[in-house]
Amino acid sequence: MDKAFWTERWKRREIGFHQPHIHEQLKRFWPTLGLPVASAVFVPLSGKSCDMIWLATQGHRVIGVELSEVAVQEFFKDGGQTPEVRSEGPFDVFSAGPFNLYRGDFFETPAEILKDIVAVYDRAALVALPPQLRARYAEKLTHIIPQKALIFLVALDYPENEISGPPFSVTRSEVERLYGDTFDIQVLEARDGLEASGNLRRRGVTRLQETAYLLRRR
Ligand SMILES: C[S@@+](CC[C@H](N)C(=O)[O-])C[C@H]1O[C@@H](n2cnc3c(N)ncnc32)[C@H](O)[C@@H]1O
Repeated sequence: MDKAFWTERWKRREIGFHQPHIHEQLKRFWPTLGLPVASAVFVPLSGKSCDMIWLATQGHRVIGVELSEVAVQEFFKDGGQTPEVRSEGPFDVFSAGPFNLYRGDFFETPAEILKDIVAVYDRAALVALPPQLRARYAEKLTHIIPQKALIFLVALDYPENEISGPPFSVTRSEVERLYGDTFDIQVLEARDGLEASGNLRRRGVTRLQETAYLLRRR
């Protein structure tokens, strides 16, 4: 699964992962985290997620990293904003209001741009990556975020043989393997996600668990 896979999907509008509404577990659990108002949040593999808008309405500055320029352009267009664009290392940075979206490869993200973040919001980022990249992703994320930053992770778990990802099935034991050495892992909620996911149901998935995790560095 290379970069062209994703840029082509955006060009062909094969973006079944994009949700037009705010993720329900985000809305319910985020306010319980007690994060400072006006703090910054990191959204890796952000797509054009509406959840970034919700995070901004909670008072956060939002830093996203996304490979596809189509996704980044559409995020601002959909929100009626015209971003300023500048070049920063390997990234083009699109900025407007509370949003700074870095168009480029997550694996090149410098820790410097994340030094003020208090939390990471990962929905459909870890699960978008195949197994060998997931390990690289978790290692990179662990290294570039500040010590104090929490990770709010939403992962999907389904019978692996039913479809080939993305999204990939990521079990609780994998989350523990990837992050357990560094973070305390709390399951906020594990719920049946099949009803809400018409896309995966149509693709043949018969059981789907959607789990919201909170990771705090020890
Ligand atoms: C499944 S989508 C999820 C998008 C978003 N988190 C959401 O909830 O709608 C995964 C996104 O990751 C982006 N992506 C994949 N590999 C990437 C990489 N190495 N660096 C930055 N973005 C990447 C894709 O272009 C795609 O928009």
